[in-house]
Amino acid sequence: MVTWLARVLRSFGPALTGIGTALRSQPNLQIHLAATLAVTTLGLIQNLPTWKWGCLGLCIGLVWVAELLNTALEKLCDRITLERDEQIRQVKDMAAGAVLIACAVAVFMAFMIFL
Ligand SMILES: Nc1ncnc2c1ncn2[C@@H]1O[C@H](COP(=O)(O)OP(=O)(O)OP(=O)(O)O)[C@@H](O)[C@H]1O
Repeated sequence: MVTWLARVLRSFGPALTGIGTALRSQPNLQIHLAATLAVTTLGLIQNLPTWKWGCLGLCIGLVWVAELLNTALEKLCDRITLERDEQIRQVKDMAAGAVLIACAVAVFMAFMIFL
């Protein structure tokens, strides 16, 4: 049990390092961090009910997950080739599309929650 718990906790290290690396190198993620702090502060000021906090948390998580996976895919693509490549273009465009959808849902939900 203790060994299992230690292994689970140890796996958090690389995950947190990955988030930190992405945060330092990606201006988009820095914008997401600022937006996360802004809506959380607004939520505290408006004293949101629990269900709205749940919606807000899901939206924030959705955007962060999409952006982190997009960043990871971009890095992987650039490792494969920096030459113009149609397949790479499609992969990067699809990943960017996922971020766009996540952000659109988050903005829509923010309007629903705060207005
Ligand atoms: N190797 C490539 N071959 C073909 N098209 C590419 C290639 N690399 C990038 N692109 C095109 O340029 C777009 C931007 O790619 P890039 O890697 O510069 O991402 P980015 O704009 O820096 O994204 P982010 O702002 O999330 O870091 C891609 O969506 C794709 O359409």
